[in-house]
Amino acid sequence: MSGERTVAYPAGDTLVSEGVIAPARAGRPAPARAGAAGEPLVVVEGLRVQFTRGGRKVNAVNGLSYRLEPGTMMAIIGESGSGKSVSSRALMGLLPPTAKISGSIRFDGRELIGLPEKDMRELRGGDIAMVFQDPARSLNPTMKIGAQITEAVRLHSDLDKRGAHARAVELLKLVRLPAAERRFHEYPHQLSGGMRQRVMIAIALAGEPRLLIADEATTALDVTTQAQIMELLVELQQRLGMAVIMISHDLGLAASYAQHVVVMYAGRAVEQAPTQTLFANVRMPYTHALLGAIPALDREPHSLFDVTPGQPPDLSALPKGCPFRPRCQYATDTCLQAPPLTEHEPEHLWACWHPVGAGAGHNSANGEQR
Ligand SMILES: Nc1ncnc2c1ncn2[C@@H]1O[C@H](COP(=O)(O)OP(=O)(O)OP(=O)(O)O)[C@@H](O)[C@H]1O
Repeated sequence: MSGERTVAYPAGDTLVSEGVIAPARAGRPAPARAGAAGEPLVVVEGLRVQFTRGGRKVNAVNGLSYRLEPGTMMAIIGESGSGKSVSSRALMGLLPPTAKISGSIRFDGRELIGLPEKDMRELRGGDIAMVFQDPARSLNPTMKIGAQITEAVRLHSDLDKRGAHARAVELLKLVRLPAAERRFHEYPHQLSGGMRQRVMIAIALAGEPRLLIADEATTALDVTTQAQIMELLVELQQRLGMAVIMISHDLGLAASYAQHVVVMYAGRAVEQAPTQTLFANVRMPYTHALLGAIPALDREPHSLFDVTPGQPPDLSALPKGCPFRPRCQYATDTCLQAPPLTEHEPEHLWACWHPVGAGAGHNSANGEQR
């Protein structure tokens, strides 16, 4: 990874108690660790990823574009198979060599598509880190967790064994692992799912990333632990000035924690906006359907299919025009042309010819204002 390290990461609670840094909840976030002058930290433009499966081309990502400002949390939301993970793996350079990638992914002004694997490896786990859904599978079951974190620290720093050990304990405190010193000497199976996810986050922080991608990082956890891990991510984002991409199928989770939301459908961004703007003025019928699928407390969770019949399109035979057209109750012939993702209102982009409630001139298929 690059030798430039502008931010010394705070050590767990020590620096907080010494008053060197403020705890996140005190509302004094660390300054965002800025990207290249004049550009967001991440700029994805027209990203396409195609796989070949059983002789058929699978268009997993179809012209995805978004921007991520430094130090902010963005949620990428969508149903299973909408291309959330594949697009993020493209950012990490983690796609199999058989994947065909085109478009552009700039990180801190640097183009990542086509970057030699050696440079990508330096970025991965360093400036860009990722936490996955299943920490049990990501951790080495035969190695104590302390040794695993120490190894990650040594990989990304010049610290000697003792220094790396001390840093690893600090990281465990930073992610608020209870009894960090004792847990240091335990194996993954001795920890709960939430604790294991904290360990994975500590490992991800070892390289002092400017971007952390959390891919369904809380999906396997119970609701209480899920909230605790999300709060930890927000706290770390604020304390460390780190940007976070949170990948989830859960729009409610995005609404609670992210500052910005990108809604994906069939490999494209179909709506994106700051969270409050999006939830106050949902425009894309698909996002509306997703909102309807958020489980209410007083009833059983139900799926998107309860509110929007049909299935997501076959990625090897995408429908003509808008990919949501076959499931959209407002579709007209106009939708046979793919609507471009456009900034129709300040910071609010959507890709739809018939947006919900967007005022005069934006009427539904049957002519009624929605
Ligand atoms: N290595 C691969 N080879 C072929 N197809 C793949 C490969 N990886 C992913 N895909 C396909 O790409 C599409 C998008 O997958 P992706 O994992 O990005 O979806 P997702 O939105 O993250 O869904 P989920 O929440 O289920 O992970 C899926 O149809 C998937 O089967």
